Amino acid sequence: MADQNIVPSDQTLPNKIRVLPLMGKPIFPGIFTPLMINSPEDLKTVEDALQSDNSLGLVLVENEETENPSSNDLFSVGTLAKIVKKINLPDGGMNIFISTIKRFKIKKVIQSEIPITVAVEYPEEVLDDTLEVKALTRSLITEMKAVSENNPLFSEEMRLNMVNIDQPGKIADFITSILNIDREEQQRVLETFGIKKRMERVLLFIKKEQELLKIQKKIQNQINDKIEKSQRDYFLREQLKAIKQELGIAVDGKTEEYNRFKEIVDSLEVEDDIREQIEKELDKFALMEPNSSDYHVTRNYLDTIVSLPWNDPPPVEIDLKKAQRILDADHYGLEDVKERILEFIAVHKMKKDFRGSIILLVGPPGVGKTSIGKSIARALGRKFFRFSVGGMRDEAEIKGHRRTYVGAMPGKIIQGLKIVKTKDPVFMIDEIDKLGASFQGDPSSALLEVLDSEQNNSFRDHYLDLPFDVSRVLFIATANSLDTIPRPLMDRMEIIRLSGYITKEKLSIAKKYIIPKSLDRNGMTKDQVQFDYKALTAIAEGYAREAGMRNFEKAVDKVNRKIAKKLLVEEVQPPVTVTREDLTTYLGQPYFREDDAKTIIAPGMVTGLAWTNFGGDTLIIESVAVPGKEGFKLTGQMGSVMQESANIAYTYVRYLADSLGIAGDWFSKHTIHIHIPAGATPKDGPSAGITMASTLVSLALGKKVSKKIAMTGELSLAGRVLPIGGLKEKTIAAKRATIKDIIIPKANERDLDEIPDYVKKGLTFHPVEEMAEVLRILFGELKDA
Ligand SMILES: Nc1ncnc2c1ncn2[C@@H]1O[C@H](COP(=O)(O)OP(=O)(O)OP(=O)(O)O)[C@@H](O)[C@H]1O
Repeated sequence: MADQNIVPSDQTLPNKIRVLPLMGKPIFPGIFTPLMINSPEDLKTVEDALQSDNSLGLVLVENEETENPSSNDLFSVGTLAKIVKKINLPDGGMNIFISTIKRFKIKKVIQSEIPITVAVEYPEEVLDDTLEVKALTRSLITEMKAVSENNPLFSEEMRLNMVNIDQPGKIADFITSILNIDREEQQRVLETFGIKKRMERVLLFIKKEQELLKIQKKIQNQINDKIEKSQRDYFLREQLKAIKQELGIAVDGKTEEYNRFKEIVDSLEVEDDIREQIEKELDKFALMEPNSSDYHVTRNYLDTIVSLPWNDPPPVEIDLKKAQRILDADHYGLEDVKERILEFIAVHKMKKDFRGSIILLVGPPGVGKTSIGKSIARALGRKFFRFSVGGMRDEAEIKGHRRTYVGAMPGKIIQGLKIVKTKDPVFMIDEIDKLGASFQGDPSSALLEVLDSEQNNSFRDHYLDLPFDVSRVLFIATANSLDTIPRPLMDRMEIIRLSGYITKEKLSIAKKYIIPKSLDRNGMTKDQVQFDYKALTAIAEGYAREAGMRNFEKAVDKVNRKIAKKLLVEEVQPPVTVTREDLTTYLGQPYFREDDAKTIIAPGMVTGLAWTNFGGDTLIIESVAVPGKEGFKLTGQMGSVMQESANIAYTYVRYLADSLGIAGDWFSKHTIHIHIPAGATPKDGPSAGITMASTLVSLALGKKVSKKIAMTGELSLAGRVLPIGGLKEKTIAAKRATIKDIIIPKANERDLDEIPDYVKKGLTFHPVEEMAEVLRILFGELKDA
């Protein structure tokens, strides 16, 4: 408590005082405050002061972090304080109450040891422009009031205090001491003896504080808004839930999902044990936590179950006439194929279902297998789904993964049914001849299970783990060749062959189907682009000389793309007519040239007919004799069967050399080299037998064989000509290569009936039983062959 006696008047201000260094912030004059004294140095200083006149000089240490500050570490202005009361604390420290009186300036350090003693002076505080100071006082008070009203940290007492202070300088000091300002800034205020200047400085601080408060308030409001909104949403959602519950409408996501599943499951026409299992899963789902990992597994499983077409579809009446119309409209030619398909449909219309029937379409790429499949679906009014099993090595791709696997999925069959959403779609299984097998199981046995009519009414996918009836699905498989299709699979299928097209057919298909489709794909019409007949022929012969339509289609697409650009960029006036001469500009140089490969230039060159996965083809077998040791070698990637036929041909010709008019020692003096061009493609089979024998005779006799003759037939050691396969494909290839005469085994004569007349037109077939007949056709009457 301030004792009137100890508060000295101005006259008694000491010139020499003990300094108590302050670490935190400066203490301004006119304040009554407690101070904790702990350090031994400060204790000594205070004790010393109490021994004399109770005065202390409170001076701020320049650097807050200084330990044991000395006289050099102090600011030069401090505050004179009188100790009013002292309380000793049990821990050895003390609490003193001080009353601060006036700011002083250090003149000189008298003693730098503890207690630090300095000589001081008390500069006059100049109160210059009284009117301005009055105005400043007023605005200080109003501004500060505004600040304090917005800041709960300023107590009522502080506010009262401020109003009660009468001296302007003191108001500034008081405000500085309560505002949240840096210690250096506060010290600057303490060091400002000019009152007006001090007030201006403080006014600036208040303004800053106001800014700070404004921002603080804004942030506060934003946070409040957010909290309010989320709280509001929460309450509304809870209310909505309650209202829905009250009205019996679905509640949360899970219940909603559960209800949906339940409703569909209830409507399924399934057997009791299947229903029981599905309901078990549903019950499990109902008890699950939406956050648990199992929740999604079960949810996806149930979703698959309810998306599957369990119920039997209504029977569809098959209209054969309509089916025929659709097949005819979608495809040019292929009469035999369409006929077979219509027969197939007719039989099943009689039987009233398609159980146990699988069609296998075999043929080279691009002959229309896929589009026939789509057309069948259209003709039967069924959905179409296609997947490829080419390169498939894992059984799970057909039968699914068990649900215990992470990311388990049903197999292709169930996936397909989920997509088409009907139990009786047409499923096309592409590339069945390229099925693989691996340690992950054999997909072909899984396929067998799907296709087997004895067991596919309860097909069990691993993922589904329930029997599902797939017997109403009409399966159509496609393959390029039959060789690699597993026998048990093939036995279950009805094989329909598509053999490839001759140029004339290609042109019709192009005009009627390929070009309109391509124009449509490229956003043009037939009024803008026209292909002339010669151009189409040139595409077929120079750029797309294969059995199917793939390359033809690509070539037409390429031309159309270029024309689209021409119409837009070069602003050419439509219609653009594509002529034969334009083709090199659009497509580059042709891949095939008339006469380049197919020309017979020397004896020893004979045209044979081959049949590969890519359809039929013509092959010129060449042979050359070099003087040297007796024997022969073979090149051109021949398989073992073909090598054997070369051996038979050699032995045959050698054995009969004499009777063929070949000089007796010709074979012993020559090494013969037989080559089949397109050396990169592996070839095999016995059907080149008669061609190889012919090439040897042509070589030995030095007689050329006409390039218009081609042949196919297996040769036996005794000179018999044995039947071969793929006559239709080979004939089509011969026709494409403008061959005129074809030598075929007599036993294949009946296959000619299968070949359409327009293909056979212009071709002469020479059915033969003996090699001697072949040689007679090629070289006329030889000695006595
Ligand atoms: N006879 C045809 N009539 C009409 N268009 C045909 C005919 N043959 C083939 N095409 C057309 O040729 C293109 C290639 O046919 P598609 O894709 O059906 O061949 P694919 O035999 O299935 O070949 P891949 O074995 O390579 O799948 C398609 O645009 C198809 O419409």
